Amino acid sequence: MFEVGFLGGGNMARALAGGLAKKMPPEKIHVIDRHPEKLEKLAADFGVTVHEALGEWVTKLDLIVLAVKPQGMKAALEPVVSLLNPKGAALSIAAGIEAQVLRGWLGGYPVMRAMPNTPAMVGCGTTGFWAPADISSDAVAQAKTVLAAAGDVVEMDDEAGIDLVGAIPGSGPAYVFRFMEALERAGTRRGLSPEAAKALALGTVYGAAVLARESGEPFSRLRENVTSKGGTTAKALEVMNARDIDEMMDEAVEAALKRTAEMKALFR
Ligand SMILES: NC(=O)C1=CN([C@@H]2O[C@H](COP(=O)(O)OP(=O)(O)OC[C@H]3O[C@@H](n4cnc5c(N)ncnc54)[C@H](OP(=O)(O)O)[C@@H]3O)[C@@H](O)[C@H]2O)C=CC1
Ligand SMILES: O=C(O)[C@@H]1CCC=N1
Repeated sequence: MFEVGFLGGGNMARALAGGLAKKMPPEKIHVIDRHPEKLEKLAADFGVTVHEALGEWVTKLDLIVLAVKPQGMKAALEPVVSLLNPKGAALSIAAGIEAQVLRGWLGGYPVMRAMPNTPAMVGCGTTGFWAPADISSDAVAQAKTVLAAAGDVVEMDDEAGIDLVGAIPGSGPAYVFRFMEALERAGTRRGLSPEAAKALALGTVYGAAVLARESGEPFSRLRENVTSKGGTTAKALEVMNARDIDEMMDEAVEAALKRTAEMKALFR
């Protein structure tokens, strides 16, 4: 079994390490972070090995997962370079930093990229994964094991696919939560208690998602199943269509992609 280390022990590392700890011996999962309280919780919850400082343990890692925020990545990698296992590889989950740039910061070390999302925290992640052609098959298999422990993994043909995954399932949970907030507000405005409004909004999205997954039907068919001719749903959908919800989502995804391009240019 391989040894994997997470550089950064924040939200996403916690999600991935927590899922992985159910699939492999947790002591083979290492996490470093500068917040001892996060490390203590990771060790207590999952039994993973935690570190407050870099050291010889890094030299034994087969896979190092780069899980710090993009703006702190370069500084975080500098002290790591001299400790890297020459037989290993890196997997970056950072948005907006290209593999080639990371490879340069890591002194030529092989780098794969992935874009997970926060539902990974409950094992329901949707993650995009891409590996350059010169990565070993062992490294690819290890990276996929790490990612699959937190949900579905979709392999991308090229690195640009990772940007699209970032703008759809990566940021997407925030789009859905924003929709839920709006639905909740529509309830409280009409006199529902906050608890009832929250329960109704949550139940709507949860039930719709489970129905969509289990039925496998096209979303359009599922929408039609709800929409009785001359009924209430049709009137509500008229409002959403008049505001051009397709155009709104398209612009939202485009804005996320534009920001990704700006970030990439910043780090190049
Ligand atoms: N959140 C999301 O939905 C998604 C995030 N991502 C990507 O995942 C990465 C991590 O995101 P997330 O988990 O949300 O971030 P967090 O800020 O929650 O986690 C990063 C952790 O690493 C610590 N850290 C930073 N630099 C160092 C260092 N040099 N040594 C030790 N610890 C360090 C941070 O401390 P401090 O806070 O003090 O900096 C923090 O505790 C990002 O690159 C992001 O782009 C990808 C997909 C989805
Ligand atoms: O907002 C961000 O930049 C990160 C990447 C995808 C989700 N969160």
